[in-house]
Amino acid sequence: MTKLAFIGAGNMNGAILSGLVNKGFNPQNIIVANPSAPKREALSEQYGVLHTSSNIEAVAFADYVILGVKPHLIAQVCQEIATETAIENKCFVSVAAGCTIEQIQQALNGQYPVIRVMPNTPSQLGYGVSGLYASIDVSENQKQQTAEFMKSVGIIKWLNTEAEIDHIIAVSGSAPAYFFLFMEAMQNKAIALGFTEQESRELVQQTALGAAQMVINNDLPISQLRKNVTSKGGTTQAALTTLIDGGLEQLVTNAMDSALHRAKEMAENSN
Ligand SMILES: NC(=O)C1=CN([C@@H]2O[C@H](COP(=O)(O)OP(=O)(O)OC[C@H]3O[C@@H](n4cnc5c(N)ncnc54)[C@H](O)[C@@H]3O)[C@@H](O)[C@H]2O)C=CC1
Ligand SMILES: O=C(O)[C@@H]1CCC=N1
Repeated sequence: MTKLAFIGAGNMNGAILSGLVNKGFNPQNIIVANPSAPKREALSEQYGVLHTSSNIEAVAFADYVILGVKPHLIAQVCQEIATETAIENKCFVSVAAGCTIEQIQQALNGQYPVIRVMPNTPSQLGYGVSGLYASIDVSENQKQQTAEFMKSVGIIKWLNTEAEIDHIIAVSGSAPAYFFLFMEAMQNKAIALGFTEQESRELVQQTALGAAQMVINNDLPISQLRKNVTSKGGTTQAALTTLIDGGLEQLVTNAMDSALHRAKEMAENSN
């Protein structure tokens, strides 16, 4: 049975790990490594996975090593792994933004198989989106297996170039936060209108869920769904005019460009 080592027990690795276990992956074939205990212990208690403070122990256990530490720590972690344990036959899966395959292989000190995956946190619930790009050193079997892991927590898209990983960051990796910010702003206004915090949350979350479900269940363009809510001279038109005149569309484009730019900058700074 394939074994997985999650290096880092943070938000993203935690989301993938929990998504996998929720979908029936045997937790006894998963180990999570984190220097401090609370997060890995919580994952172990909740999902039944093994845990350790030692990256080396975790890597020795597994066929696939999911690198889920902050980007600036990836090189250090890879160097530690490569110098302290045998890593032949292991496949490395990095979820880090702004950290290239070349940089990871350099830190591992060899052309080991590396797959970059850019997931997002809704993976935890099986609603993730992941972009995948594999180095030429990755076998067909390793590609297939990694695709299977990520498919079990959401939809996947194989990318033709590594540069497209940055596009995925802008479109889906960072994007749950865009929607959360929009929902926070709506919740705050609902509170200002007199609803309780909980009422405001329920009103906003149900509306967001309903809107997303309408997009999913319709062949209509999203713009048509918007038009269907917008009565001429009505309340929605008044609200949308305020958003459009305020530059929302350009702002969204600029925000996605900023994510892209930052991903490139992070890769350059990692050299
Ligand atoms: N949070 C997100 O929505 C997404 C994050 N990512 C990527 O995932 C990676 C992790 O991000 P988050 O989970 O948000 O960060 P996080 O801070 O929640 O998790 C990182 C974890 O790594 C642990 N850690 C620190 N040093 C370590 C070491 N030497 N060995 C093992 N573990 C160590 C930390 O204690 C922490 O639990 C980043 O590279 C990020 O670019 C990618 C897509 C989405
Ligand atoms: O904010 C970040 O850098 C990471 C990558 C995508 C989502 N979180």
